[in-house]
Amino acid sequence: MSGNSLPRPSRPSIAPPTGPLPSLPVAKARSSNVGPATRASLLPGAAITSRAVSSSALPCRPSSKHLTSPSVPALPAESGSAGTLPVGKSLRKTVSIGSFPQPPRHGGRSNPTSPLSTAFTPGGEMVDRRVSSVSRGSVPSRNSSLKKPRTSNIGGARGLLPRSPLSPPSLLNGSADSVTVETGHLSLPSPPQSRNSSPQGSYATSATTFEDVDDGGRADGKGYKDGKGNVIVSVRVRPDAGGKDTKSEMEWDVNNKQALISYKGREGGDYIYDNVFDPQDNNARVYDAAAKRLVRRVMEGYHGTVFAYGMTGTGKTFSMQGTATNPGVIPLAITDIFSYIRETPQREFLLRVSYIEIYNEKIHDLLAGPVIGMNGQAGPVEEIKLREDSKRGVYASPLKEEIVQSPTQLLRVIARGDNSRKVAGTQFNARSSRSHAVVQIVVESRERVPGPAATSNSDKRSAIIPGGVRVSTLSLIDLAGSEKAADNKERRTEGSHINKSLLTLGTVIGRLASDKDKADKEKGKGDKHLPYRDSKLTRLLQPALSGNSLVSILCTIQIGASGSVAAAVSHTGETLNTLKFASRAKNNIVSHAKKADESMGAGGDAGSRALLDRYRLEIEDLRKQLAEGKSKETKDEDEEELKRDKEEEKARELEDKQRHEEQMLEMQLARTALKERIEHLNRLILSSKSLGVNNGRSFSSLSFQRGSVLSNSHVDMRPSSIRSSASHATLEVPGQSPAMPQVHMEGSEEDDSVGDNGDGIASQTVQIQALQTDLADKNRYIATLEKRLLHARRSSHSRVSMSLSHKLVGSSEDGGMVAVIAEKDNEISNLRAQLEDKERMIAALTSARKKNDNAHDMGSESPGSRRTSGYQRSGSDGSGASLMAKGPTSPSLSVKAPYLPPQASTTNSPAKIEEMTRMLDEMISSRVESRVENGTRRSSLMPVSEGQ
Ligand SMILES: Nc1ncnc2c1ncn2[C@@H]1O[C@H](COP(=O)(O)OP(=O)(O)OP(=O)(O)O)[C@@H](O)[C@H]1O
Repeated sequence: MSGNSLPRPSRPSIAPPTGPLPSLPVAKARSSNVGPATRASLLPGAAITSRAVSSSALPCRPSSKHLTSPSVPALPAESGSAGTLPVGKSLRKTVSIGSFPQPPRHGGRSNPTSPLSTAFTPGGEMVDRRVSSVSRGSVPSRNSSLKKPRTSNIGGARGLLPRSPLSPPSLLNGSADSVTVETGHLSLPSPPQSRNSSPQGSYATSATTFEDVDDGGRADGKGYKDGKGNVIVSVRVRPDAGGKDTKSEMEWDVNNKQALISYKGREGGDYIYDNVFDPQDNNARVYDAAAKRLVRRVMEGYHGTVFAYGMTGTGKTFSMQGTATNPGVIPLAITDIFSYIRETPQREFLLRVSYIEIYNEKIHDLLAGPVIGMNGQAGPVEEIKLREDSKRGVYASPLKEEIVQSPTQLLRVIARGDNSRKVAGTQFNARSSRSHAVVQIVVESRERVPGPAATSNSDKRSAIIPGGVRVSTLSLIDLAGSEKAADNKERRTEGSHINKSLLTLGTVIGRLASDKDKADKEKGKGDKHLPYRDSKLTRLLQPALSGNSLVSILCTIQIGASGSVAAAVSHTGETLNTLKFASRAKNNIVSHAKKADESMGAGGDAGSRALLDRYRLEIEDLRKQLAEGKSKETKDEDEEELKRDKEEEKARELEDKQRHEEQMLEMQLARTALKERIEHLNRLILSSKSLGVNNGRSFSSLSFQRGSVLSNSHVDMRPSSIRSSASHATLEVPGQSPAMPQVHMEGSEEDDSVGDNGDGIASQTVQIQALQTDLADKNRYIATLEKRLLHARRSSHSRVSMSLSHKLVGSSEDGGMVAVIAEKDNEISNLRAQLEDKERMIAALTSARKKNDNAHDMGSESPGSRRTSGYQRSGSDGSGASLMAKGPTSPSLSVKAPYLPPQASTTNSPAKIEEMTRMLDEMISSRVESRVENGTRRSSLMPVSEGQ
């Protein structure tokens, strides 16, 4: 039969789930007796589309029994279910997470009917698997045709070791640390809880049942040594592709009960392994026997590697991935992983997954996706290299790892990787894997020990005291199949790479036998003899092959080959090769896998740290930052508030101070003004009294006598008239300071001012001094007033200008302020004017005194002068006399001259009197003029003075 006529079950693409999440293998046949159709229907549906079912070439796969063409492969496991599917439709159902294996029920109760024990047929019919298994039991045993195992040397003594009923302690068969329940017969249905990975449930079915095999395996005395039990080698026989091949059937015996395969042809012999699966065994059965225990051990902290090896088209991918109705090792392992997590509340887990392929000796990251360059085109992909370090062993880098939290998520990630895997049609397989694919699931776990704070319900997570993190790895590898040279060049290239790497793998495994010889190791001939580095595959498998990992090898073969004899012969040769490989693996690989240490992640570099630890540290760090941030925020807020308060208080204080100062200033000003006023009035009163100023006689007499300008000027009279209402004294000398008149006033009260000697000179001096003092006072007062006014103006101006921008100009308050300022201005001008008056008065008085002194000097020589003096003293009031005596040069005196007694007046020369009168006139007129000028302004203050 030509290659073209070979049956080519087409491989549908395994599209990533787009719609509902892929269903997971929640149910598993309790027994391998479950009919293919029934078993296929155990899964409610999955996104992983069956290659066969959705094959476009075989839209509806008929049952093998109904095959009309021998060229169409009969796949009993699939035919039943597939046959019921409508054309072009794939089976897809969604299953919720609740349908995943539930924790086991304890208490010795019989296992209830769980979701696992029921399943749906493609038609939606529910099937009780336990019933199915019973019915399966009625299926005629396929072993009926099997012959008794023979002892043979084929494959080497070790390769033919029959199993011992006393299987060695093994982590994978459960005998090392758990009770093994003897199932007695392979065809017995698994207990209902076999899908359950709980400690109680798992030992019942997951272990390979070494016990039912005789102990012939130990005949050579080498059998399963320590650690050998950690390696499981199984052989799976795929269903015949071309229907019945009687010749092949005659040559081969497959005894799954005894895990024995016998070949009766040339190079014939018996091959015994840990498990042998016949064509009727489904994937669940394969998983249970070959991988379940290993997966559980991985969850407990061991490294585990499962890989499928075999000729192309023999069912490696079918076994590893499975179909929607017959999920393979990978989806079943995922189910078990999450079941284990659910059943182990005392630990917390973190799972990350990577998916690579080795294609033509290059490693590709199947999860990385295409790299888009700057121009939008696919950019160069960074080459992935294999690295090695003491902690992690051999690993690929850089690699995309995805953290997964649910089985569906994990399945989706893997489906995505499957989609990117290189697949092509070959002579033997329509969808042949052209690469070795490695799914790696890293399991990190940590004990959850409730801490002291665990009692509070608030933050249970943070109340957990973290223990050390344990990291283990589960590698699930679907190798490319060995193949004959293809016609197509590309396939040939691929094939040569595949074959070369598989050959290296075979070589390494073959040499492991010598490697395990301790003596060799001591001689330093250990690892260096093993050509791990000859291929990427062996390099990647190095940790597993060198004993650090639990290993399960599933070898797939195809016994019958319909078609040409050449094809059948070719198959047989390849099958024998595979069987030999399996035997060597079983005998040579020694695993001393140990549970990974729980390491605290504090040490080491960040990269090598377990992700759980890195996350824990990050969480702690973030928590700290959060707490710090919070306290800092609160502190900042407090500080800011305090600062604000302080600033506000300061501003308030400043404002208060300013207001207080202003008030004080105003009060001071008012007080000073009042004082001044009082002083002024006091002085006025005193002066009037002491100088005997009398009621304007001098003024009027002066006016009458001198024909003063005052009498001719109404203007001049104005201020006088105003002031006259207040005081006579001021009327007498308009515009003059109240202190002025006393100088020239004659009258009865002059005693006070005539001086100690009563001669009038002292009085004048005193007056001058008083005036000077007064002047100094006034100056000081003016300076003070000016200063304060300036200050008040400034502060009020700023306030006024501020308020002016908001308030209407001319508001009552502002008006009041302006009025006050104007008033103050007036007062200052008034005071200035008074000052000037006084200065002039002083000048006049000084000159008058001088003249008086002169006159006195002259008069003292004549007796008249004494008389005058005496007269003055004896006068009725005395004041006038004293004044006269003080000096006729004084303007005041000259004013009063006409009223002096005749004797006295005669004592002064008319010229002098004349002169004095003239001086006085001048002064008065200038005074009056200045008064007239300032009259208006000063008058504003008059009412106040008058009022007072
Ligand atoms: N045990 C089985 N029961 C039913 N069908 C099977 C079985 N094993 C393999 N097949 C079918 O045989 C065909 C080839 O199988 P598969 O692709 O798994 O082979 P393979 O070993 O992976 O080949 P390759 O190395 O070329 O990738 C598929 O259509 C698959 O459905």
